[in-house]
Amino acid sequence: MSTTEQYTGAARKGAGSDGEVAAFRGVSKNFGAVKAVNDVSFTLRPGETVAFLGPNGAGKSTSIDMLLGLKDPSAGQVSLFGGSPRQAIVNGRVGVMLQSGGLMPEVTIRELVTLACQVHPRGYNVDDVLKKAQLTEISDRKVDKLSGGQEQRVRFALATCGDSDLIILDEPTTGMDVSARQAFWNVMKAEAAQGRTILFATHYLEEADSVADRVLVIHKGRLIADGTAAEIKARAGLKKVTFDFRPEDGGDSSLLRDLPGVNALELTGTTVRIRSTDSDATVAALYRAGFYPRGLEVTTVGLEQAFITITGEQDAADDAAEENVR
Ligand SMILES: Nc1ncnc2c1ncn2[C@@H]1O[C@H](COP(=O)(O)OP(=O)(O)OP(=O)(O)O)[C@@H](O)[C@H]1O
Repeated sequence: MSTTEQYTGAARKGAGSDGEVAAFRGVSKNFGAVKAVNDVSFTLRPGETVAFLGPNGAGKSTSIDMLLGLKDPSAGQVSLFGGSPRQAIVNGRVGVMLQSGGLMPEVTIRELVTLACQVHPRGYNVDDVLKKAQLTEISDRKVDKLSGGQEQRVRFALATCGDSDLIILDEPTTGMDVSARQAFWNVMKAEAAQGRTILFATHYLEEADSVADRVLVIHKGRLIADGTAAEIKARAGLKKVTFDFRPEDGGDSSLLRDLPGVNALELTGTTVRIRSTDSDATVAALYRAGFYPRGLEVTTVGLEQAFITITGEQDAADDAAEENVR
């Protein structure tokens, strides 16, 4: 068996200690009075694609830095493959794409990627890596003369230059155009299909919804949700009730806002869109109030709305707790 074969597919799945790729156990990180990460625990398992979501300043980059051994936790333990993050990185088990920071200036893309492939203990062929990141045609350009999206593709190439078991991506598609973004996720899906674990931080919730099989939500340093996108949407407890309203069918539109469960209402032309915390009660009350809702649809809200709801709920709970202390 070649070195590459040893680490691909099913063989990779047994890779970590106890099948554990990464673990945060009661991890906190303080910067003076700022609790950037506050008592966070989670485990990443082999083959998972995990989205790491949170508003600006939530603690995503700080958590990723600790996962990579770039920052030490103030409390708790971080482990990769049952050992220290630094050891996992030295062993080439982690591919990384960070938001910013040093792309070596004065070298060409090809020279930089070649170096990365040589340094990685299980580095790939340079031309394959360049092709995968759509960099072949511009590989002779200097890395300090690139557009933002091109720079991101170079970082992507560096993260996938060898056969790593875990790929960590901090806001990987920021600045990429639609086709680069699509190509990026196609490659990532192929990487995941080979049993690799992928953790990515993003503000693009539709990407998280379509790519991730698990979503972690961090807010003000605390992990406030951990589940599939469907579970997180269900947890937000909101449904979208949409129908066509025609006054001649019956019902008085001024009554809509007062129906049970209605959290938000939008009436555009003849289309009514309701966000409801109890769609069954809303729909039953619609009929009772004499409406004849044509083309009635009840659907789950998107991940974006669910994210806004659960982070908003957390803010409200924090405000209430603060009020009680006063
Ligand atoms: N070196 C530092 N010194 C002081 N405070 C810091 C430092 N690094 C981060 N912070 C603070 O810690 C908190 C978490 O920051 P972090 O960069 O981890 O958030 P993030 O979720 O990655 O945000 P974004 O989505 O904006 O990139 C913020 O309040 C930030 O200001």
